[in-house]
Amino acid sequence: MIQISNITKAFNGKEVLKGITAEFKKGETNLIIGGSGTGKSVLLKCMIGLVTPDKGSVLYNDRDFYNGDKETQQSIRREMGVLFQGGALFDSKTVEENVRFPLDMLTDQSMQEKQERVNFCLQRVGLDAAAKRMPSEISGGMKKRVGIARAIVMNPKYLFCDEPNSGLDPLTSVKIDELIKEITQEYEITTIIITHDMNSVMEIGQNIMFLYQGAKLWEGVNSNIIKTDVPELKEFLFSNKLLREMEP
Ligand SMILES: Nc1ncnc2c1ncn2[C@@H]1O[C@H](COP(=O)(O)OP(=O)(O)OP(=O)(O)O)[C@@H](O)[C@H]1O
Repeated sequence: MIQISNITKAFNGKEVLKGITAEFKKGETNLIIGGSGTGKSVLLKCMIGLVTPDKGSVLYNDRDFYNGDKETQQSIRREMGVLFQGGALFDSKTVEENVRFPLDMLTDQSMQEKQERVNFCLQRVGLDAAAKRMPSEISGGMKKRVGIARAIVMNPKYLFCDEPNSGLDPLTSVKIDELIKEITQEYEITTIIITHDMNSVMEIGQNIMFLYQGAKLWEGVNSNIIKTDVPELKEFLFSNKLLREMEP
């Protein structure tokens, strides 16, 4: 479980996160949703240590990420997997070399151990046949799968996904969502997903946080979201035509 408390961040005197408190549960797909520029990415960066919050705390299974010792922070970092927007693959490396990269950088495993783990992860995302291909030779959906395989190769306890569906067609998006949800449940990972995608909200929104201008205005499960009374959330949801037709 990850608990964040009173996370506050300003850039050049402008507050972009206004004291966010929330809990993200183990084995669940936790979604952060909201319009453009509402602070979703900054919040995610505060959680993984790419941006330091001005105030507040981030606890990983009760271990304080910012106010603990260096070793604690280091070991929490090793338990994180990150799926970056667009996959962020190395173009000059094959699919399997991309997936092996964290093992090469962060472990002293033998080549055989690394290869076994890479094969397992590629198989898990349905890409074992593409191991020797270059990123330029595979589709956008396959690149996301490679990104997922790389994000789980170190067996993470915490998985962060920044817009995993961006640039994908609706059918491929659903498959990627399902894969992330399956992996989350199978390996009991605490997964945080930033998304704009209303399909994802309805399909895999087990615990959803809605951000608006740097503040948390709503949280709950997908089955309750369309019953919301929060005007800003209603506006966000029902700008989607399909959901507008479902509006109670
Ligand atoms: N390094 C930075 N320096 C200054 N301002 C920043 C920085 N990073 C983000 N911001 C500002 O913080 C606000 C929130 O940005 P953020 O990227 O978190 O939005 P978002 O909700 O993820 O939007 P989108 O959905 O468009 O990616 C924006 O006004 C943005 O310009």
